[in-house]
Order: sequence, then structure tokens, then C-alpha cells
Amino acid sequence: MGNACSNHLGIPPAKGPYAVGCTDFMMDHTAQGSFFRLYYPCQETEKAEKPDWVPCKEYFNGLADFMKINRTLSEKIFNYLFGSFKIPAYLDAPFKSNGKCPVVIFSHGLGAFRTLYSAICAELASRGFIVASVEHRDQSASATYYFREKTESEMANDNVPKTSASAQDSMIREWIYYRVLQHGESEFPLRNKQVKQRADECILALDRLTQINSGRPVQNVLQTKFDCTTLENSMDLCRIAAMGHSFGGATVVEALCKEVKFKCGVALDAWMFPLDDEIFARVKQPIFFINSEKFQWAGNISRMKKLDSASIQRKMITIRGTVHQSFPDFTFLTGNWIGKLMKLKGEIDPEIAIDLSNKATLAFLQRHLGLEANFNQWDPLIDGQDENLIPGTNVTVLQSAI
Ligand SMILES: CCN(CC)CCN(C[C@]12C[C@](c3ccc(C(F)(F)F)cc3)(C1)C2)C(=O)Cn1c(SCc2ccc(F)cc2)nc(=O)c2c1C=CC2
Repeated sequence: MGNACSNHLGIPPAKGPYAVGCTDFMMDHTAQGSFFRLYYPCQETEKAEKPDWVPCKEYFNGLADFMKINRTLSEKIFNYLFGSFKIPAYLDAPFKSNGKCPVVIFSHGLGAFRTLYSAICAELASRGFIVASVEHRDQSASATYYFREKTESEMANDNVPKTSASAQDSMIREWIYYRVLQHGESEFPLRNKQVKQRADECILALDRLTQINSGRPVQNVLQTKFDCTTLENSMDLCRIAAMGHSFGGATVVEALCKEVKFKCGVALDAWMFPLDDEIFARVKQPIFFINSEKFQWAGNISRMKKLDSASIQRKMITIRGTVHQSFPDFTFLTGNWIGKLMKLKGEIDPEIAIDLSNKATLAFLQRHLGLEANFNQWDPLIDGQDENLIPGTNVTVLQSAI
């Protein structure tokens, strides 16, 4: 059953002209460092294998904590349901592009982590973007890790001979799990602090990419086979956007406010709660809100509308028949009835929904990053002109609430 049903299920392959490479990058090794999964246009290589979608079991444990279900039981279920899926990209494949690539920094949602939006990130990479999907250490991720040096005693009782000890052997992996809101703890102070840290982590990821692009030596603490020097002069650092899902959508608004290098933002089903009221007047860049039909509510939409501006382009569309989970990869990985039961799928075919979201995103990025591609063919989607799109929102917002 497991393998049979997973044959027709899987993360949809990217549709753009480029093959997609994927690698992980962490620098430095501490919890204050930058950790992201990089998706990029690569050389066609049949020999490279595709990376595991969920890199290790601790992520499933974190997901169980997030969903308040038992760890041992859920680890078996998750492994059975999702253990065999691969990402539609070639692990550590050599970078290839004719010309400088625009850059997108992607921020995941509450309880998610860096690998769960590969359908979106791989699609952008197949269209010529370099995409860094950040893994946040603000305790909003289901799980994440960093490294600390081994103590003398830990080194002592190692059986690794000192001679062969590599950087990795002198380091211990430390896990940070999802921080559950304590009983009676008010949510806003936590989420507000987290959204600020998340924005800083997006800016730090951009700084690391800038370092890699300049050819200055970088030290990736993860010993991948990917050679970062092949990315020298590969990025167009005048064409940078921020993108994110849910909590990651709020992170987009916060990051745009803090860093003008982000020329525009795309917020997928943004959760606006963590943001300070006074931020809305301070954001100067164009923002595209792509919403699901089922997740949004009046209070959340009215905060998005606070960003409406006569001079700065702010757009909003809603994809019919979608739910909050229509954006992360889970929506492709279960059969219909499990998917609908767990609210991982809406009424619309998940591939049609993500295709609309991706094409609308590409059109918006071409318009506001000044790309010379053909993504403007999808301009009508930015205005919600499609049978599966609603211009603006389906949610009624009282005029007084705006
Ligand atoms: C009871 C837990 N309670 C926690 C506060 C609410 C939990 N919840 C609804 C969920 C996530 C759900 C999920 C995942 C994954 C499977 C699986 F089975 F496929 F693995 C199933 C069921 C459980 C749908 C959300 O938090 C929704 N949400 C999300 S979901 C982002 C996400 C998380 C984990 C993923 F694997 C993929 C995507 N990101 C946000 O930024 C925000 C919200 C709400 C406000 C802000």
C-alpha cells in the first residue's frame, strides 16, 4: 500500500526551463548563524540523487510536538506516510546559469522548517532564481539544529583517532524544538519577538549569499559535496525579494521594513498577528498577498489592508478551494480523503493551486524586480483574472475595521 499509493503522489516537478539543484548551507555553526536550503538552476546531471524531503527523524519528532501528538506513534505514521518522498531537485548538482540570477529569501510557517516548501522554491529555481529557504532558530520551527564544540571529556571518550578528526567530529549536533505557548502566557510578545528574529535571520541569509557571490571565502559547516565557489558572481544583488508562508508572510513584511535590499515581497496566506501596528506605515516596497480561501478572517485581512497605498503597489488575490496547507508540500503527499480529513488539501487540485500561486508570483517578481523574462504573460493572475482566483479577498471586512 505504502509504495503503491506513493507512486502517483509526490511533489510536482518544476515546470521552468532549468534543471534544479539543491544543497544545504550553515554558517556559522552556532544558533546565531545562518541555516538555509539553497535551490538553484543546475547542470542536467542524471547521476545526482534527489535529497530526502525530511532530512532526519528529529524533524518528525518536532512535528509531533507541534501537533501535540505522541512522538513514537507519529514517527511511525510520518515515516510510513512521508518517509519515502524525494524533493524534485538534484542534491549538490553543479550550478549553471547564463547570467546573474535574481534572489529570493523564503521564510517558513509556524511549526514548519526549511524543506517543506520545495514545490515553490524548486519552481522559482527552474525559472532562473536562486532561492534560500531559511530554517529559523526562534523556536517557531518544529525542529532545527546547530553545532557546539565537544568538551574535553566528550573528546576524550571518543574512539575517533585525533588524526582523522574533521571539523564535524569535534562538533555535537544540538536540537531546538518548537516552543509551545505556556499556559496563561500571552501570545503577542512571543510572536512579536520571534518575527523580529526571523526577519534578522532572513537578512543574515542574504548577507551570507552576498559573501558567497563576492567570492570571499565562506565556511559551510555542513560537509556537502557542493562547491560554493561556483556561485561567485552568480547573483543579481539588485534583484532580491522576500517570500514566506503564514508566519513567514509576517516575516516578509518585517524584513522589507528592516532591509531595503528586499525590493518586494510575496506573502502566502500571511498571518499578520505578530506584527506591530506602527510597521504598516513604514514598509515602502510592493507586497503581493496570495491567500487561501479557508484560512483568512476579517481581523487578519484588515491588517493587510492597512498596507494599502496609492503610491506603492499592494496586491491581493485568493485562490478558490484552497486551505492554509495548500502552500507547503504536504498538500501533494497524501491521498484525497486523508488530505481533506487533515485539512492538508482543499477542494481544488493542489497542483492547479500551486501553479496559479507560482505563476502569479513570477509575474509580480518580474514587474517589481525589473526582470527581462516572459513572466508578464501571467500578469492577469496578479489581478485575480482566472476562474480559480478571486481578486482581493472572499472575506467581508467591515469598513470601520480598516
Ligand atoms: C494544534 C496545533 N496548533 C499549533 C499552534 C495549530 C496547528 N496549525 C494547523 C496545522 C499545521 C498542521 C499539519 C501539518 C502537518 C501535518 C502532517 F500530517 F501532514 F504532517 C498535519 C497537519 C497542523 C495543520 C497551524 O499552526 C497552522 N499554521 C501554520 S502551519 C505551517 C506548517 C507547519 C507544519 C507543517 F508540516 C507544514 C506547514 N503556520 C503558521 O505560520 C501559522 C499557522 C496558524 C497561525 C500561524
